[in-house]
Amino acid sequence: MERTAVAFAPGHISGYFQRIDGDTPRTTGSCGAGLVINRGVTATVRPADRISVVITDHLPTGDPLIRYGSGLIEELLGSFGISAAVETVADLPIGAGFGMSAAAILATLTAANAVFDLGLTECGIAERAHMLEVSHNTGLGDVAAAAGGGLAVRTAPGITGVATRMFPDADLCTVTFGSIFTPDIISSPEQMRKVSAAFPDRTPANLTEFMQNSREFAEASGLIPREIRPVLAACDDAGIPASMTMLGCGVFATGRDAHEILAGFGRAIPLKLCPHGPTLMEM
Ligand SMILES: Nc1ncnc2c1ncn2[C@@H]1O[C@H](COP(=O)(O)OP(=O)(O)OP(=O)(O)O)[C@@H](O)[C@H]1O
Ligand SMILES: CC(C)(CO)[C@@H](O)C(=O)[O-]
Repeated sequence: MERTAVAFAPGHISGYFQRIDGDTPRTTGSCGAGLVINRGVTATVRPADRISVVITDHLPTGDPLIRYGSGLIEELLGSFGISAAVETVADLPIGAGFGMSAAAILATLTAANAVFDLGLTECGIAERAHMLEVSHNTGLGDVAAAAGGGLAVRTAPGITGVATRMFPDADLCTVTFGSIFTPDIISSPEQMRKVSAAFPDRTPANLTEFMQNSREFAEASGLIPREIRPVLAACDDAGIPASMTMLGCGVFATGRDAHEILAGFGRAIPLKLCPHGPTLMEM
């Protein structure tokens, strides 16, 4: 019987980051911290005569959008010499700071590993995903964070750079107005100089300190789009910890009252921390 596998990988909202260039994509990445979230990418992989990728993306309104083809996924499969039909569903808008590219690679390779008996460990899957992200400039630290769960604090680049993971039972929420083209930002020396100068010198001991670090970083980095200023101001007025989804035109916030405030600006999406990394799903 033809084998099919389905895997889920969580998304990641980066609160703050600093690019760290190593000698190779394996040793290049970022320090920083972010939230591994319970919405991500589900990938279905089955053997096929030729590689195909069909993506169900979602607009900020929540409306589905079908996309065909993914250079990242096609290169991933080609690097293993495998031919598969891949269908992915991104729970959140692609390109909007939710780590959908990292989740797509992790979910697809986790499923492909099962279908084609690639013999990869979880660490091996994460390492290949990280190197692909970095080489395509679609991310720096998302794979390292999403390979596990929780509030992930990264103190070194690469998939071994996560120093701590915290798992508070927190109510999270986000609203997004759309994408920011990540490659333009993280491949710009000028932007990365500003990002490095804004990087906080405190390692967060809890969610509150993470949110404070994130907002101070966002303000100092110059990355905040004017479209989200009213949202941040409303959260500030309501005493709701909030910051910019890095790198997307959106806001993430914490606390029971966050949803009501964000819903005043668009489709507010409730989130929780995801307690795990990529997982194979029962068929
Ligand atoms: N669900 C998916 N299925 C297949 N490919 C995807 C998926 N999501 C993203 N990608 C690939 O990643 C690329 C977009 O990467 P990008 O980094 O802009 O998105 P993101 O990871 O959602 O945003 P961010 O890095 O700011 O969090 C797409 O061009 C596509 O090749
Ligand atoms: C660069 C980045 C913000 C893109 O999502 C993320 O990969 C990170 O935190 O390194």
